Amino acid sequence: MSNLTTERMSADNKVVALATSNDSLTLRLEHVAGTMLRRLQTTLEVEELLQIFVGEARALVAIDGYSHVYNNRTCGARKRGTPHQLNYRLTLAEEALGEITFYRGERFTDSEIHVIETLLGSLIYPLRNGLRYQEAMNAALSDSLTGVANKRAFDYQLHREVSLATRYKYKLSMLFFDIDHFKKVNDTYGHAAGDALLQQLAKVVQDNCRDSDLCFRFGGEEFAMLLAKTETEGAYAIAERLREAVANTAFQHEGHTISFTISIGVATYDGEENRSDFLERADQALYDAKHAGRNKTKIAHQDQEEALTQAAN
Ligand SMILES: Nc1nc2c(ncn2[C@@H]2O[C@H](COP(=O)(O)OP(=O)(O)OP(=O)(O)O)[C@@H](O)[C@H]2O)c(=O)[nH]1
Repeated sequence: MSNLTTERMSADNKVVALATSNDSLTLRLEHVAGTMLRRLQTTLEVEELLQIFVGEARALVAIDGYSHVYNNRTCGARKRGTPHQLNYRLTLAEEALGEITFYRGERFTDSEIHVIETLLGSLIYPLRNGLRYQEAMNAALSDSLTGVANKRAFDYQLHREVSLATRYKYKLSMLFFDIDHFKKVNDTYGHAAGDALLQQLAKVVQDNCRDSDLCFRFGGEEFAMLLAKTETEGAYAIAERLREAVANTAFQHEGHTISFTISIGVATYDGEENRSDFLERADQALYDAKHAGRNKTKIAHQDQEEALTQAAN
């Protein structure tokens, strides 16, 4: 193991001294670095990697808190009463790996700084792999035009949210919505204007929702939102707020002011139905909203058969 650590780390200048020195701190450091490296190789999740790093490093250095910021995404948090910090901008062969900061109530000593810098040598490659994995997952699960999550992410999240709502017996609601007469926008102002309008809609949705409300572009001009722990009444209120916000948005594109509206279907999971029935009820409610004249919100029938019978009439 010490060979692996020495070999692995000798690529990093700071660690060469560690391998040649043999005082007791160095031996403990070598041991911790080895254990840490083994554990860091067990996951690609960035948050987990950082927790492993800090957890193992605490065997040698008291660390009260940490944060890692990469592409505006933050893991960890500063704790109250921790005025001292050690901050590193991490790079590997010119690849930026974010900024990591360690917080503490007391100042870090030189030997503690040496320990942390040495251990960072073990973190750097697993962190790079984790960040690449995270980027790949984000790309696979987000819609490239609007930046919101895509249909694949929706399928995954619906599965997860339905399981959680069933297990913890809380309400789960869904909004299913699309732009009214969107074809006319494309036909009148061109496809680029249509694309920009979709981006604008995604922005309005995000500006009008909580972070915990999950928004997805389902495909074309159809979007969905999953609202955990939200009853029908609450979901309806959110839908109405969103519908009004869109209707009040004057969208500018190449000298044109384009107003647009959306129609929304609301459904609340009944606790038993399968996912496709839940989705179909939200879709049916959207259809009802279109049928009622557009720029409307409609609530799905609780009973699937009743909804289908009414649709057939
Ligand atoms: N610009 C652009 N247009 C898209 C995209 N995806 C789908 N569309 C267009 O969206 C339009 C959808 O038209 P329809 O299904 O008739 O719906 P609509 O005109 O909104 O009518 P209603 O939904 O009934 O109000 C079509 O013209 C598609 O070409 C996209 O990514 N960008």
